[in-house]
Amino acid sequence: MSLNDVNFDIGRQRLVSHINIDIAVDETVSLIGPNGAGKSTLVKLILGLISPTKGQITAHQALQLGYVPQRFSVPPILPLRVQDLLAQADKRRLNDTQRQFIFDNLSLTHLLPRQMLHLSGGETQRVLLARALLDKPNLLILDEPMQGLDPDTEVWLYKFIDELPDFLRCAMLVVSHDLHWVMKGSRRVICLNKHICCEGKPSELATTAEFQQLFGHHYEQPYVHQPHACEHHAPN
Ligand SMILES: Nc1ncnc2c1ncn2[C@@H]1O[C@H](COP(=O)(O)OP(=O)(O)OP(=O)(O)O)[C@@H](O)[C@H]1O
Repeated sequence: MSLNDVNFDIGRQRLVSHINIDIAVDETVSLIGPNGAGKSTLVKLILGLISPTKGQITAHQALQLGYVPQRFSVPPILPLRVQDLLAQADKRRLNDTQRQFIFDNLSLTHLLPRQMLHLSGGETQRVLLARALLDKPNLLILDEPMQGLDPDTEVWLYKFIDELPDFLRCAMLVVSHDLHWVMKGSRRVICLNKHICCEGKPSELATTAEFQQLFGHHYEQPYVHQPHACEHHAPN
């Protein structure tokens, strides 16, 4: 999946500008940025829900996207059981043993007859993750996967994602406000503030002026100033 000099405008407002991203097979990339930085806009562009105003997004022909959204709301008048949602996955992509692995590891069996509307936040996250994995994606997009989870469930989910078995291994784009995990648990971080203001390995990123300016007061690292060749594009 490659984004090549992508802009997205609504009217005269530029939501994201000059975005260049390549995500390699098997690579996990974290996307961070302040509120309103354009993270969800970027996810919508990658999912093909909106089209770039300028630039190109190219994907491998066999790209299968999986998406775990930040929010999932079911209208109270629409009955939707967990098993109904999971039945929408393409059954041909995994065999029975592989599907069972997902059901067992995400503790889903007892949830199958339950209404989505009645699930807790943690249960909903597990079901949505299962829904995405059952399609055996080769790019999995997780939008704030830890939102609303208690610390134990968070640790468990990070571990599960980190240790996916070979048959589920895929590239991942993780949108997160959890700086602690991003800087500890990911190998490549992209920092978005309408444009990509810095990116790289966490250890490199933490010393850039842009990262310090946006997140320095939340993330304690010895500060070493490094001039950064980042061109700030004013939205126009
Ligand atoms: N359909 C729209 N029309 C007008 N403005 C929009 C639209 N969608 C998003 N925006 C604006 O674009 C900016 C980027 O929004 P986006 O949701 O992509 O940010 P974000 O980084 O995901 O934010 P957050 O961390 O708060 O979820 C925001 O200022 C938002 O108000």
